[in-house]
Amino acid sequence: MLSTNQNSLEIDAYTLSQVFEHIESAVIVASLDRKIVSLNQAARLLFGYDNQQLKGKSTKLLYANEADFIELGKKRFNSQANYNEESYSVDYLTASGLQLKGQTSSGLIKDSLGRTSHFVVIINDDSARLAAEETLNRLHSITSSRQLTFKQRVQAMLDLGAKHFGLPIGIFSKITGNQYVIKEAIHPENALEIGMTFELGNTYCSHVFNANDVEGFHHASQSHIATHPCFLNFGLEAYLGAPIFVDGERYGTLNFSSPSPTKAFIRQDIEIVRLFAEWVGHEIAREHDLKALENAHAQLEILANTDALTGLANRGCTDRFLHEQINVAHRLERELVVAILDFDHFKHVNDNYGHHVGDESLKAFASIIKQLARSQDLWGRWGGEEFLVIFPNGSIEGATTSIERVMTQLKAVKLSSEAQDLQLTMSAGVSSLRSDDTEKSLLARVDSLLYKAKENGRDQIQSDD
Ligand SMILES: Nc1nc2c(ncn2[C@@H]2O[C@H](COP(=O)(O)OP(=O)(O)OP(=O)(O)O)[C@@H](O)[C@H]2O)c(=O)[nH]1
Repeated sequence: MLSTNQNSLEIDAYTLSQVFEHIESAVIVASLDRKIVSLNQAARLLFGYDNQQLKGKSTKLLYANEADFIELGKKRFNSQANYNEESYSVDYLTASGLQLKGQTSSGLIKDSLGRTSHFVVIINDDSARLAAEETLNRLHSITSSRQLTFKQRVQAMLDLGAKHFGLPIGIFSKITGNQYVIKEAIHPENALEIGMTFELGNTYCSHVFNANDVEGFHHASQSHIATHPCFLNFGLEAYLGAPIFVDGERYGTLNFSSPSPTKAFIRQDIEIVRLFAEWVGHEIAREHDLKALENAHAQLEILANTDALTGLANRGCTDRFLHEQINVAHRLERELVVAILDFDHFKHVNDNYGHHVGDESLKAFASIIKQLARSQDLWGRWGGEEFLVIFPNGSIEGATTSIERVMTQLKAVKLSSEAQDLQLTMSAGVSSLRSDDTEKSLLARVDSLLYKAKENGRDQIQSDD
């Protein structure tokens, strides 16, 4: 029971402070004229003062903004105040000049006669929660940004973590066997480079890897790891790291460190670094999936455009290219030359030597094309033993030279033993696009030139020049 006797007020204040001493929240007891009577242990820790430094001083000292002190005086710290209100957030100032946000509840202490003797204020430091909230918001905007590449997102995340934990060195590492390789890093003096490799045992990350979980040291030289090679070699006092898993497999670590000791890590720090590492793991898995998908797409595209037997462009692909090039040539008034090449007496090849020799001949032709064709020209399989060639910006003369070269090489091809005596020849029709040509009229002209070459005895090129 509290006495209202002025003489015993000091003793009562002492008793009060004893009551609150071991409460987890910071508790400050003040007199009715808002002078500090006592601070419990948590309040002393939070504000960095001891009881003697503050005893009898105005509570104004603890506010970051004098206006808050005045406002709260009107609203709460007077005899008419309504104390049914919920807790409120106040910016406080510590002995070292740091500001902190405190979730605050306040009330009156009354004596046995119902007379108010003191104010009591209970403060919970909200800074860590608010900082964590802000970091998580920023992490969300980094990870969901479509403008940033994976590399840029990791960099932004390392910056964010370094700021949040107060540890200026941030590393995303890959660990293979006993090798620790830097994949991305931030360092105040840019002392770390991508690709730098360390022995895993010489890094604090070996602890993360052994534990398969987050590990942190806030003051290495004062702890059981004071003789750790990472401290001896690099002088890192503080470290917080989490393992990165990709599709359930251990991949590496995400870690932050500093040559200066830091305050002990709290549960939120552990959870945040774990979340960062989880995100990196997901992103790596996604990158892997995307790469695999891109490769599959590229493979599919090749398959969709390639003739299986010869490996040359197939009919669909050749057709599309022809269509495009006719449009370009008409629009830009450019030259376009088109040819059709056809094996001579191919039925005879098949009938006399077998279908497999026919196939071998088609492949031999394709391999000559792959060696001789210019990259801008397209040689595609148009039908069975018929090939369409498109020479963008070409001339009849140039096209004829190219075709002659192929025909000459084809004649020299030595087929398998049963067809050793066989000499392969082709006939070709070549024409250039005219201003009034459609795809159909151009192809019809080329076809009739090919027919003419066949009629004239084969093994020759007919052009309309
Ligand atoms: N081995 C093989 N033969 C094919 C393939 N595609 C088409 N042919 C054959 O090519 C032959 C074409 O015969 P034709 O159109 O009569 O022409 P040709 O015998 O070459 O006579 P000309 O063109 O007049 O010189 C047919 O026997 C087809 O079966 C193929 O992929 N492989």
